Amino acid sequence: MTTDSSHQLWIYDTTLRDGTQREGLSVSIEDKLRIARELDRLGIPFIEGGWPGANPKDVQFFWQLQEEPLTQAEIVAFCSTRRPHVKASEDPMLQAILAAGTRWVTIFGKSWDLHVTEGLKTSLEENLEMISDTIAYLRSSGRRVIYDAEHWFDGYKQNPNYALQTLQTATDAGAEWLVLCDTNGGTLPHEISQIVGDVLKAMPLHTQLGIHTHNDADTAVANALAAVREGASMVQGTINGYGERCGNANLCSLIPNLQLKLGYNCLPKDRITQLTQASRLISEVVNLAPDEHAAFVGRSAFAHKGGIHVSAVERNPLTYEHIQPDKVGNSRRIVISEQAGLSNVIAKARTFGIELDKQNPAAKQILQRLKELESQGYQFEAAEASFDLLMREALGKRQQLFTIHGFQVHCDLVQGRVSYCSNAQATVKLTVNGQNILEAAEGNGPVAALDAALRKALVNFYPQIAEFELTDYKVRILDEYSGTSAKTRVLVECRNNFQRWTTVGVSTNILEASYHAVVEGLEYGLLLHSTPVLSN
Ligand SMILES: CC(=O)SCCNC(=O)CCNC(=O)[C@H](O)C(C)(C)COP(=O)(O)OP(=O)(O)OC[C@H]1O[C@@H](n2cnc3c(N)ncnc32)[C@H](O)[C@@H]1OP(=O)(O)O
Ligand SMILES: CC(=O)C(=O)O
Repeated sequence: MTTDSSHQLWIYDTTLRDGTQREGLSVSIEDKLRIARELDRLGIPFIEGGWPGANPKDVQFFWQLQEEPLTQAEIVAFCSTRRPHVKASEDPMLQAILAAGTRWVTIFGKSWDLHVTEGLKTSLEENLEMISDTIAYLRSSGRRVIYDAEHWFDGYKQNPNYALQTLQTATDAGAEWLVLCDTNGGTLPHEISQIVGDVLKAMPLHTQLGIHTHNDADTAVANALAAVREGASMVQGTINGYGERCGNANLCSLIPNLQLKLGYNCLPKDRITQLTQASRLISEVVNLAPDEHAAFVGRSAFAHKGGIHVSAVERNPLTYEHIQPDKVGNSRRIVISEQAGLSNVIAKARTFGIELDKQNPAAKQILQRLKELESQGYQFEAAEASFDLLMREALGKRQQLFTIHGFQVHCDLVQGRVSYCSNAQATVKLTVNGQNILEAAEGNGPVAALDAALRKALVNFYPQIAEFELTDYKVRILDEYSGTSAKTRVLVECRNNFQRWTTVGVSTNILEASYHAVVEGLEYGLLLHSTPVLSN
């Protein structure tokens, strides 16, 4: 691995170590391996895999990677310096890090005198010995060492001479990178710039600095950028900014800022376009909902809602987009809502395969209907299938697949041994292909019973309905001060083997709102079968 190009930056991912220190995030060995392989595929050069010796999972993770190594990334094992007054060769943690079998190791040590005397309860001299012995021992065992200077910025502010001594000690012992950590995450960008500049002046020429920032002041990305601008050449962070407390610097923001805006080489050119996919896959693996509004990779990062914005973006995307979304593998979306203008309607219609222009009276009619319904409580931005049906209706293209004449729902609350359990029956009356049908079904609640009765009535005519599944049901009270007569909005998400779609219903009667959303959900699924259309 060469490190001589002036525009080369080394991205160091710590999702599998610092990322897993986030409250609520827990991963299995299989999850860790999957994430490591995804980061490797993305072209990340250094992947910190964990702290072998701290827990059996991390020990096993490194063993498994020895069996099936990554393709291009260096997998790095992490550990602290030796404990005070113990020989490095006799510290079990250092034995564990050697057993991990990686070429590179990262050792964190104390830079802040307060941490030495209060945290480690040892002397400033012994801390220097701990740093020196640990790194020298690992070097003599054939490892290349990255030194993470924990609490660097706070330490430097309190006692710059001692903090610099710790760095010099690490360099003298053989560390190849000195990573300045803003462990408490409270430093601001101008302080980072100044202190990184000071360090570069104080340390020998060719010292390689890295930066590791936390987001407690919401400046982790800005801080890392400031350090790079001063001369740091390694950037540590995590995918989606996962990490202890408020998180670490988010690599999904840092990488595009560094590569697309500042011109550094971080990832191979063809890989940065896979950033959005990597972000979403990793959020799926760690079982945390993706942040839809995340910069660069969020679903809304290039979503345009205001009519003025959409009108301009349609003419030239530069008007409201800071980069082209496909550069990071994301895509532009047009959102439909009461804030829309004709441009939103026309752009959205195009995604459904419908060509309209501003002169078409149907476009104006659709916009007017949209605004009317939104003022009654409908919300189409999350229910694009209902909006597609609304457009088809206005254009006289909504096929009448069935006609519902009415429905009845009956609920029983049966007292069991410890609690009540509910059982519901629904009856529906409808006409399909000229035939009148009366059908009934049961469910564990009124909406499930209604959905079952409708499917039972329709399945002989439309067998594909058996593949549809109701996957989500969301209820929102719109005017909570009206108590039990409040208006309710129901969103229903359905899916088949290929697609998901969402529909909406609004009423003061929750059953009626659910009925409208469920019926449109079934209708839209049938339309998807007959016409290939796009939906949310
Ligand atoms: C800034 C960072 O994010 S650093 C990484 C933090 N990550 C973690 O802590 C997750 C993994 N940690 C663990 O599994 C455990 O804390 C272990 C296995 C490391 C240690 O567990 P224990 O031996 O039970 O110690 P405990 O967690 O209570 O305390 C930490 C010990 O490490 C010592 N320590 C802290 N930093 C260092 C350091 N840089 N070098 C050497 N020792 C250190 C503390 O002084 C304390 O020592 P003590 O046991 O003599 O009081
Ligand atoms: C090493 C590390 O994770 C920190 O100082 O924040």
